[in-house]
This record gives sequence, C-alpha cells and structure tokens, in this order.
Amino acid sequence: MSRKASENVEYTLRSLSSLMGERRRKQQEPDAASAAGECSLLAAAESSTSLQSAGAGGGVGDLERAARRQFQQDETPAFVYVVAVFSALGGFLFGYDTGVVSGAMLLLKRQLSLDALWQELLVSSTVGAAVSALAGGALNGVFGRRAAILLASALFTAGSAVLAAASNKETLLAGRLVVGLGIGIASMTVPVYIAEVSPPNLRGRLVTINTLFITGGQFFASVVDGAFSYLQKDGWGLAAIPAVIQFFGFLFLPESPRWLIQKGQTQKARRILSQMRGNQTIDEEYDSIKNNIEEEEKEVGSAGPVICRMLSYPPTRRALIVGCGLQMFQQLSGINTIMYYSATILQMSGVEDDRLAIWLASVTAFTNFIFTLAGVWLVEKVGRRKLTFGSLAGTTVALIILALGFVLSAQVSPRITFQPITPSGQNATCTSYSYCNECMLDPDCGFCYKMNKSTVIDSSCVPVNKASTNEAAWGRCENETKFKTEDIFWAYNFCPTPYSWTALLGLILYLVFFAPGMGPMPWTVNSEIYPLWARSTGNACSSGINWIFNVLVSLTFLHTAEYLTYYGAFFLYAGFAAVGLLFIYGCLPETKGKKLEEIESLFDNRLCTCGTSDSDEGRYIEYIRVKGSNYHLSDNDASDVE
Ligand SMILES: O[C@H]1[C@H](O)[C@@H](O)[C@H](O)[C@@H](O)[C@H]1O
Repeated sequence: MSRKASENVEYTLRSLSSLMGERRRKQQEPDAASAAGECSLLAAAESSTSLQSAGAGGGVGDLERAARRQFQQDETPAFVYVVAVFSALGGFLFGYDTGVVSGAMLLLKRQLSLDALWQELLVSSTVGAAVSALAGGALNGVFGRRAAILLASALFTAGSAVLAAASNKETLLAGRLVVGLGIGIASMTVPVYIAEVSPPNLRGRLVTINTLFITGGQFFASVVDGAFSYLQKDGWGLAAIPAVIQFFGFLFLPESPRWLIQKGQTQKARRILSQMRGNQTIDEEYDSIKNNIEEEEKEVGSAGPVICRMLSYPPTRRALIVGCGLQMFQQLSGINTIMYYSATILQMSGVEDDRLAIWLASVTAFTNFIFTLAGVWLVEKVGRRKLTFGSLAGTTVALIILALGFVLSAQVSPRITFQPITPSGQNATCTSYSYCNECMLDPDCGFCYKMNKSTVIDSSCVPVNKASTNEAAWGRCENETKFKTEDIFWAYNFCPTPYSWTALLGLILYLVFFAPGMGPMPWTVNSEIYPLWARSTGNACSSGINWIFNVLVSLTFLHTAEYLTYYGAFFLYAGFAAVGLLFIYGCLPETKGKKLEEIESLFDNRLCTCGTSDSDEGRYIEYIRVKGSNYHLSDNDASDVE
C-alpha cells in the first residue's frame, strides 16, 4: 500500500469524511470567503462555473451533486463507450455461437442424419474455446489486445462462412472448431481490453457490458432458432455480420495504452490515453502505470514463464486462485444446463408443442439478458463482492426450489399401466420400467400416454426413435402427425406433473439471481485483479477453466441425471453453489473504484481473509488533484462514511 501511495505525488489522499468535515466547517462560516474557499478546492477543474455558483448559492449537497455531475461528465468521453461496444461485439459472437447450437442441432440431426456421437462432437466443439483461451494469453502478451481481437473476429467470420456453406457433417465440425477458437480468444481478451481502457469509476460497468452482449447474443440466437425452425434452415452463417463489423471497426480502434507502455511505446500510449480521457490530464494515470510496471519488474523479475512467476509470487498466486475459483463456481452452479435444458423444463410444465417450447426458451434467454442489465447498473453501486455473494446466495435457493419441484414430481410420477408387446428384435429395456420417472431418465426411452381430464391413463414406456426424439421407435407414438390427432401424448425426457410450476418458479428465480452477479462478475473481476505483467496469463487460465467446466457440466448433465435423477443433479449444483458462497465470502476482495494498479495490494494478505476485513467496506477514499484537473468523487454520499 505504501509503495502504491508514493506514486501519487501530486495527489492528496484524504478520507471523504475529513474532506466533508472541512467543507461543512467552511460552509458554516457566514462570510462569502468560505464559499469561495470551498470552491477554490474544486476550481482546478477546467470548467468550474457551475460548481462555483452551486457552492455559493446552494448548500453543500448542491455543491457535491454539481461536482459529481461535473466530474462524471469529464471522465467519460464517448470514445470509451464506442471502444467498449465494439469490443463487446466479441461477447455477442460468443453468446450467439454458443446459443444457436441447440436449435440448429434439432434441424441438422434430421437433415444430415447425425447420430449421438456426431451431435455430441458438434455441441462440444466449443472445447476449442478452452484451448484457444489458454493460448490467447501468450497471443495477448506478445501481439497485444487489438491484434488478438482482430484475429478472433477473423476466425468468427471464416468459421461462420464455413458453417453457412457446409453440406456435410465433416465441414460442419471444421466450421464449429474454427468458431470455437474465435470464442476462446474473444472471451479472454475483450474483458481485459475494456478494463485497460476504462476509467476506474466506470470499469466494472463497461466490462459487464461484455457479458450483457454475451447474453444478448444468446437471446438473439434463440429468436433465430425459433424463426429458422419454420424455414427449415439453420442460422449459423448470420454470425458473420457482427464479426465483419468488429473486424473493420478494430482496424481503426487503438491498442490498449497499458500494453503499449509495457512494450515501451510510450509516446503512442500517451496519445491514446489522452484520447480516451477526453479533457482530463493524464499525467498521473500515465505515471502510475509506468511506475507500476517498473516496480513489478524489480519485484518479480522478468525471467521464466509468466505462469511460474505468477505461482511463485504470493499476491498473483492468490489472485489466480480467486479468478479461477470464480469461473469454476460460475459453471458448477449449472447456468448452461439451465439454458440448454430450459425447453425440457418448460415441457414438463405442460408445454406440449415443440415449437412453442423453442419460443419459450427464448423467454428464458431474454430473462438472462434483462437481468444482466441489472448487473451493469448494480456493479458500480453495490460493488463486485456484495453483488456476487448476493447473486450466488439467491441462485443456491433457486436451485433448491428447482430440485424440490423435481422431487415432488417424482413422488407423483405416473405409473405405467399399459404394456405393449415388444416387436421381435427390439430392445425390451424400456417396457420393463414401472414408473414414468424411471422411463424419463433412460435416454433411450420415452413415455406414451393418454389423458382423461387431468389424469394420465393407458401409459407405456417405449424406445425413442433414434432419428427424432419427437416420436417413438414403434407403437402408438410412432408417428408424430398421427398420434397428435388421436389425442395420444409423447413425453421424452420429462413426465407430466401437477408440480411443474415449482420447477418453473425455480427456473425463473435462478435466472433473476444468477444473471446480475454470477453471470458477469467472474469476467469482470478477472479483468481487474492481475497486475499488468500477469493479466493476459491470468485471464487465459481463468477463461480456460470457465470453458473446461462449461463443457464438463453440460456434457455430463444427462448422465448425472441418469445416475442421480433430475433432483439429484440440481441438489448437486446447489451443493457446489453453497461451497462457492463460502469461497466468495472468504476470498473475494472488493475492487470497485480502485485503479488497476492498486488492486494487487488487495492480495497482499493471506488468502481467504476478506470476510474478516469487511469493516473496511463502506469507507470511501477520494483523490483530489490539487493542481490540474483530475478529480474523483465516489458515488457515495458523505453520510456513507464513518
Ligand atoms: O457469463 C456467461 C453468461 O452467464 C452466459 O449466459 C453463460 O452461458 C456463460 O457460460 C457465462 O460464462
């Protein structure tokens, strides 16, 4: 801390309380000089007319508000937003390409007669993202953030073109792999880049916009899936449009000034930094970044692979554990299972029509998107730590409700009352089950039944048609168009239940709680907790962990459900989430409002002692540039401060 403090030579660091105390004292003195004195503290800001009049005429409250407005205006030139939005197109592509696969698969498995192995290969080709996210660290370090983003958008464009033109499964797989490589690079680079160009008071919000774009991409993909189901075409090629826009946009956008300073390109870095900060002087920020880089080099050295240096230097080792842990718990709390299987959960709630289920799945994606927007708003208000903790606590409760919905449904699971004769040569496993619940958990079987008012009658368990899970392989449910006219129902992967509303409630609550915190915060926090020399590598590792656990959790869901039942699987996720809560409580420090260069010191203490230093939260520090015009006011009122 003392090391960092010395960087701000021109700055006076005071607690807001003492500053406000001083202001109030002066305000109480009746002579006009007090108002003038007060204003002189702020008069260094370039256009301080409004402040002066507020200070002289209105009270301290008006003065504070005017100052806050003034400085917030000063610190956010539109250019930073443009840069953030162009970068976040990478998030949109990440969301679109991961989201579009489920709908596309429904069509493709018929058109190209894909067997289970090929379907799994195509879905899990995002594993390419894990590989490229890990490799993206070196790429970012050597060639810079801008080059990495350009490469990612080129890969997205090429991959989408291959997917759009693909007429066989091999070409599809190649296209998916290329897109997967793009997703991995974008997912680790974009948050880092946005964090590095943002002013501290907006950093959380701007990085969180990237996750907003991810969930926006997922929502858009679900709408495309719905629309394209009428056209019998898949919408994979569409991703090429934003990819091309991003590519051309980034040809004109600048490199991260922090990376440039690290590479010794100081003149260019200065120019870009001042472009990003509008009318602000950048000396302090520039010096602070530069000093920091030099000190880090002295302290940690520059020999050996970055990951080894990170692991042997306690603050970065701790940051890495926190970053990777957050990404792991994000995935272990089951977000992608919820997203991929939301249509099934909705079908359990009585939605019979496939197409309606696809449309309702876009309502799920929309909920995820809208509540991520709440996260964008909350991140600079309540801070990362409280937001993540509150979000995961709510997610845990929602998972328990979801699991209870499945427990109740299992208890009233319809009995199998009709035993059709298995045609010779066919597997008889399905017909040996006694309850729908057992039948539903076997991926080879489905439940065929009639309804008498609200009671299930004449029910049987029969093998599913391998080519289309909408029909049975033989028997009454063999022909989709025919059985629908005869009032016979087919349930694959679910059972009719009167408790479906509990699962539905759990699903909605899950998204409402997960989306503002656990969705975006792992990305946001990772973009800020590593010092510059370790930032690319730290983000590469944590993004890699995110992708590895993403693939693990989504691919194992059906098997987990087979062994543990649906409610077992959701209780398991709730258990992981509960462990995640302890981890966040103990280990995640608050980074809100801090300069990137200050954050390393938050990891100076032994890991998992954050919970004990909570009393520090709520004390806000204000930097005042005595000469010059940089000025930070915390978002919080003086009354928040002890
Ligand atoms: O932060 C994102 C977001 O929450 C997405 O909805 C999810 O699919 C991703 O896996 C996650 O990393």
